[in-house]
Amino acid sequence: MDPELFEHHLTSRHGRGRAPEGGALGVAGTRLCGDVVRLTLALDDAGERVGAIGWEAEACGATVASLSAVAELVEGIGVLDAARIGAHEVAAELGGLSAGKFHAAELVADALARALGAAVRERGALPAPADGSERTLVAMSGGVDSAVAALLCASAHDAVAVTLELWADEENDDERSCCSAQAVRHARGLAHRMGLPHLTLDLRAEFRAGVVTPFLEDHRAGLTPNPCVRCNGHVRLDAMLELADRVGAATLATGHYARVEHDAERGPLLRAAVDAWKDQTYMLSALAPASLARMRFPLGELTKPQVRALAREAELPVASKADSQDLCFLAGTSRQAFLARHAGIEQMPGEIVDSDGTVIGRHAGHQAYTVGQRRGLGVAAAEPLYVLRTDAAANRVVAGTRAELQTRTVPVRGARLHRDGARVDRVKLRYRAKPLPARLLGDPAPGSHRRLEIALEEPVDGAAPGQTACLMDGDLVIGWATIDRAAAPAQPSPPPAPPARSTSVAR
Ligand SMILES: Nc1ncnc2c1ncn2[C@@H]1O[C@H](COP(=O)(O)OP(=O)(O)OP(=O)(O)O)[C@@H](O)[C@H]1O
Repeated sequence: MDPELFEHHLTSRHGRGRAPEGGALGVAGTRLCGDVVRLTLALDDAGERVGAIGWEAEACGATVASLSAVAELVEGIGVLDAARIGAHEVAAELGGLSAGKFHAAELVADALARALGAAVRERGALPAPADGSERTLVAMSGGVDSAVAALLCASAHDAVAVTLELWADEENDDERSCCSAQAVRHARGLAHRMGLPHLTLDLRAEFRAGVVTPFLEDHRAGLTPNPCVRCNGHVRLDAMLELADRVGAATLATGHYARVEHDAERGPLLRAAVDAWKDQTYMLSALAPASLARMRFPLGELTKPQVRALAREAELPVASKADSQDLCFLAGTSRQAFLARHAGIEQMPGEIVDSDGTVIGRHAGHQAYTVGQRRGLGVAAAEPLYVLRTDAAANRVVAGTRAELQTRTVPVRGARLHRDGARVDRVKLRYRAKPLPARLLGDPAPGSHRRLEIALEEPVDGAAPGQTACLMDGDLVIGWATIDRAAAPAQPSPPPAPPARSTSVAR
C-alpha cells in the first residue's frame, strides 16, 4: 500500500454522497459481512463512456479509500475500459492492499461491476468495431467450458465477456453454484486474466419469474420440468443477446457443446455436437431461430478432453474444475428442501398403488417421484417395480413392472417445428439419453402448436410428463415439444350396482 495515496483517498472521498441523475445502482456487501457499499454510475449521453459516478458506504477505511480511487479512475473512461477494472486494478490505485484488506477492493469491484452492467443494459450504445471486425459477447459462467470458449473467441474476434447473476438465496447462497456472487467474481477474474472486458448482468428477477417459479409450479402439479431448457430458451440467452446489441456485438458465444447449421433461406438449425456424451442441443432446443442465427458455439467441434487440454495449455486455473452436476439453483440443497422452502411444498406421505389401484406401499410425497424411477419405492415385489405415473391431486404414486412402463407412443403438447414434422426421424426424451428412432404423428405443419403423438420404433421405459421432447432429423434439431400426460388408462369398471328399489308410488 502507498500510505500517501491511501490517505489522499481516505480524506478526499471522491464521489461520496453523489447519486448521478439517471444512474444505475450497484450494491455489494451485507450488514452481516460488515461493509455495505452503494455505487451509482451514469453513462454519458452517447452511451459509450462513464459519465459520472457517486457512492455511499457503511464501511471500513480500506473500502472508503477503494471507492474514492475507483470513482477517480472510472469517470470519463470508455465503457469497455471500465469493464476491465477488477479488484487488482482497484487495489493498484492505492499502491496495493495487504491480504487482510484486499476484500475491500473486491467489494468495490463487485459494486462497480453491478452498476456498470445495469447502466450498459439500460443505456449502453457502443458502436461495432470501427475496423469492420466482428465483436462477440462471450457468456462466462466461471467454469472450464466457457473459459475455453472465451479463449477461442478472444483469439479470433474482438470479445467482451458477460456473467449473469441468476440466483441469490440469502439464507442459502451456495458458493459452488454457477449462479452465485462468488462464481461471478471467479468469471470476472478469468476474463480479466485473458485481457477481456467483463460485464455483470443481474438477471435474478427474470430468473426467479421465468425459471424458478414455473419449476415450482410444475412440481406442485406432479410434472418433471426442464428448467435449463426454459432458461436457455426464454430467459438468459435473450437477455444476453439484448446486451450484445448494447455493446455493439453481432454475436453471442457460449461454452455449450452444440453446432449450428446455417440456412439463409429457411433459418438456422441446431446440430448435435461432435462429443456425443457432452452434446447440449437438448438444453438449447427451445431457442428461437432468430436467436440461434446469432449464436456461436466454439466447443461444438471439440471433445471435453480436448477442451481441458486447451485450458491446461493456457494455464487456466479452472482447467480441472469439475463439471456442474445439478441445476444451478439447487447447489448446496436438496430438491425437496428447495420445494418446501420456496413454495411451501411439504412432503405429504401417501399411497403407492399398482395399476389396478391396489395399495402396495407408502411414499413420502409424490414430488419425489418421476416416471420410470425404480429406486426409492421401497416396495417388495417378485420383479422390480417402477413409477408408472404420479397423481398430484390424489397424492398417489402408481407403480408397476417394466412391461407396464414400456410404451411406444409419447403424447406431446406445444410442439414448435422449424421444418416439416414429417422429417422427424429421431427423438430425445431426456437430457443425456440416446436419440430414439421415431416418427411424429398428427398435423406435421411447421409452427403447429397442437397436441401430437410421437411413435417410437422400439418401446421406451416411460417418458416423464413435463420433460422436453427434442425432435430431430438425423443430428439436426428441427423442433421441440413438451411431453404430456398419457390419457388416464381406463379404470376397472366398478361392480354393477344393485337395481334401485323404487320408492315411487303409482297414483
Ligand atoms: N451464470 C452464467 N453467466 C453467463 N453465462 C453462463 C452462466 N451459466 C452458464 N452460462 C453459459 O452457458 C454455458 C452452458 O452452461 P452450463 O450450465 O451447461 O455449464 P457447463 O457445461 O458446466 O459449462 P461451464 O464449464 O462453462 O460452466 C456455459 O458454458 C456458459 O457459456
